[in-house]
Amino acid sequence: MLRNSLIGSLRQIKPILCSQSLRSLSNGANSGLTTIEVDDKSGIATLSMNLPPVNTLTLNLMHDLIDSINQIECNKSRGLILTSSNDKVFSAGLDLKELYKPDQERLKEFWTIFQDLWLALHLCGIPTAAAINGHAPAAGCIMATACEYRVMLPDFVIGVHATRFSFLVSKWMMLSYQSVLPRRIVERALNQGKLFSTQEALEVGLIDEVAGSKKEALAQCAAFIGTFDKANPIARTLTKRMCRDSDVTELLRDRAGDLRACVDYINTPLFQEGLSAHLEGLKEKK
Ligand SMILES: CCCCCCCC/C=C\C/C=C/C(=O)SCCNC(=O)CCNC(=O)[C@H](O)C(C)(C)COP(=O)(O)OP(=O)(O)OC[C@H]1O[C@@H](n2cnc3c(N)ncnc32)[C@H](O)[C@@H]1OP(=O)(O)O
Repeated sequence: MLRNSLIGSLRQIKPILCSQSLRSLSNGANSGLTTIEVDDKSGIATLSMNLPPVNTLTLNLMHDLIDSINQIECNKSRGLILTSSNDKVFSAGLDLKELYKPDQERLKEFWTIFQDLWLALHLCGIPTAAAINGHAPAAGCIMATACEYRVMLPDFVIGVHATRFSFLVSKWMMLSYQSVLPRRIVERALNQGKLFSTQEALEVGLIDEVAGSKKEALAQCAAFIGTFDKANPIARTLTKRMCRDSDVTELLRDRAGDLRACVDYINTPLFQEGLSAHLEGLKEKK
C-alpha cells in the first residue's frame, strides 16, 4: 500500500485510505506467522515474528511481515517495534532451503518478496525500531538495519556472514548495512563474513543500545519512538524518505536487473556448493 504509492513518487505523502480503527488490528488474510500488539497507552505497535524454530524468512513469513507493516501504518500507530517470539533467535535470515536447487519461478517470487519486505521496512512512514532478542544473522541483520533504531540483548550475534559460504549480497543490502555503519567497517565486515557479538555491535554502532531483557529492550525502543513526539508526523515521514531516497532508488531503478543477477548467481555451482556445505554444517552441529 504505502510502499506501492512511494514507488510512483518517493516524496509524496500517501493519502490515508485505511479505515480500520487503531485497536482493531487483526492478521486478516495472512498465515498467522506474525502477531501485532498495540500498547493502549503509547499507541506503539509491537510486531513479532513467530515462525519456529528460528524465524527463517520463508515466502509466508515475508508475506505476513509486509501485510503487518501495512496494517500498522494504516492504523496510524505511533511507531513500530520489530521483534521475535523466540527467545534465542530474532531471525535466521532467508530460508536457505528456498535457495538450494530452487524451482526457478518460485525463486523469482522469493527474491521479489524479499525486495518488497526491505522496501516496506525501509519506507515505513512511522518510526521503527528493532528489539533484537536473539541471533540476527544475514537477512535478520538486514531487516534490523532497515529500522531506525536497534536494541539488542547480550550474548547473541548479528551481521552479514554471506562470504563464509560463497554468497554475495545485492548492492541495496550493502547500502542498508552502510546506512548504519561506516563504509570501511562494512567493507571489512562483509569481506570477512563477520558476525558481531552484542558488545562488538554496540562498539561499532551496529546497534544503539544493549538491554538486560526483552521487556527492557521493548521499553528502550518505545523511548526512542517517543523522541519524535515534537516532530510533525508528515514532516518527519517526508524527511525520513528524503534521507533514505538514494538507497531506495538504488533498488527501485532496476528491480528486474537485481532479480536477474540474484537468480543467475544463486544458480551457479559456486553458490550451490557453498550452500550445500553450509546446510550440512547446520545439520552436523547437532
Ligand atoms: C550480483 C548480486 C548477487 C546477489 C546474490 C544473492 C544471493 C543470496 C545471498 C545472500 C543473501 C543471503 C541472505 C540470507 O539471509 S541467507 C541465510 C543465512 N543465515 C544463516 O546462515 C543462519 C543459519 N542458522 C544459524 O546459524 C543458526 O540456526 C542460528 C544461530 C540462527 C540458531 O541456532 P540454533 O538455535 O542452535 O538453531 P539450529 O541451528 O539448530 O536451527 C534449527 C533448525 O533450523 C534450521 N535453520 C537454521 N537457519 C536456517 C536458515 N537460514 N534456513 C533454513 N533452515 C535454517 C536448522 O538447519 C535446523 O533445522 P533442523 O536440523 O531440521 O532442526
